[in-house]
Amino acid sequence: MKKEQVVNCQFSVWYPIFKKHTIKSDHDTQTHSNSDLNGDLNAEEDIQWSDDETTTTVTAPEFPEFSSHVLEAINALGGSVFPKLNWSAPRDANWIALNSSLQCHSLSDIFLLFKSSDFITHDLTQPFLLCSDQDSPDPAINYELVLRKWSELIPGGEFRCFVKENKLIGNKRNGRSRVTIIIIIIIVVVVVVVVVVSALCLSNYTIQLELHSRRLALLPAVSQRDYTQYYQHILKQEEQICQAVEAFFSQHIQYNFLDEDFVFDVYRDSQGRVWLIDLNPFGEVTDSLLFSWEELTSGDLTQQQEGPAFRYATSEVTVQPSPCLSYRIPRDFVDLSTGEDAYKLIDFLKLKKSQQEDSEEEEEERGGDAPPQ
Ligand SMILES: Nc1ncnc2c1ncn2[C@@H]1O[C@H](COP(=O)(O)OP(=O)(O)OP(=O)(O)O)[C@@H](O)[C@H]1O
Ligand SMILES: [Mg+2]
Repeated sequence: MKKEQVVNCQFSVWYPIFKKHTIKSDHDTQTHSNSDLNGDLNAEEDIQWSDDETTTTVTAPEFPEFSSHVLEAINALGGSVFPKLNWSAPRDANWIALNSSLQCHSLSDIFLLFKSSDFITHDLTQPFLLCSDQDSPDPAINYELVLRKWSELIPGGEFRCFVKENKLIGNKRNGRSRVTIIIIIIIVVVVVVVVVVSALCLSNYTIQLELHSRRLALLPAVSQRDYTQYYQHILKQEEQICQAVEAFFSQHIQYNFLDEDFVFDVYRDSQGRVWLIDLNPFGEVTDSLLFSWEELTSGDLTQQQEGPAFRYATSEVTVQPSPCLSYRIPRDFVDLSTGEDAYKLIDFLKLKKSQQEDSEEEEEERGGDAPPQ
């Protein structure tokens, strides 16, 4: 994944291209660039140090123009919105909101979510994390507040689709799309001509045909988005879902985006209509859900002739806790429980040991002072 691919997945880049097929939104790019934000954070002149060394008076910054612009946008979008930054929504912070949801009615609702979200911090501080071209300079980013009309989306209707070289990865159903049919016809015509021309070319043709058929035998990589739950309707409507998603892809998305490798999220509503929800970079910063990035990039899926490349939970047994739950407790607890940070674990054990030694000492002292029985 290159930095440019990340840049192309910003909301303000893809939204104008796919406006007709996604939820109505407003995005304000008049906000600060990364360097402005850092400048603001370092602006010590805003802090008025009082004589008393222990108290500091900080004047809260005000943005009257920005606030009224946001309020206007919220009203224009029907009074309640779903907020995002250039790439991420504060999904990890919904528990802090009064309504435990990302549904916002005012600027302070948005500020609360943004300030509490690690995902938003990621957008601000590490947008190019895991990019392969780390040596190249970071492209300039204009931060934007995105407000999307609030829509009651049923999580079971959401799917994530992985596109490599402008194909749904390993999309065997792609063989049915118009473009692929044309390609097949062209290949067949070329092959016939080659066969007729010479035996030498015939051997080349065999090699060519093998390559083509491999590419056409790709299987689709589409995953249920809310993979922690089992939805019976997905099992029942597997075929319709696949057809609807693939038709949407070939009619509206394929070849229309700036990159040929990307991940897009869709929502299939109760009438069977498919809507675009988001575009994400094709790389590890994007959650691969029921696939692994190794599978998605290794070509294993493309070689496979059988097997479900449309993946979804098939029974209650696979139900898991929501991955966002871990953001509700302090980071240290999570690191300790998963054992991911060995140093934290060592510090924790040392702390425990010293606490134990302290209490043993106290007990000894108390024992010494105790009146003889
Ligand atoms: N306009 C909306 N109204 C209500 N809920 C929404 C709206 N847009 C998205 N959602 C919900 O929020 C979830 C996250 O939205 P979105 O994909 O835009 O966030 P994201 O930060 O890009 O997520 P990811 O990190 O997985 O790419 C969606 O799966 C959907 O359930
Ligand atoms: Mg996204």
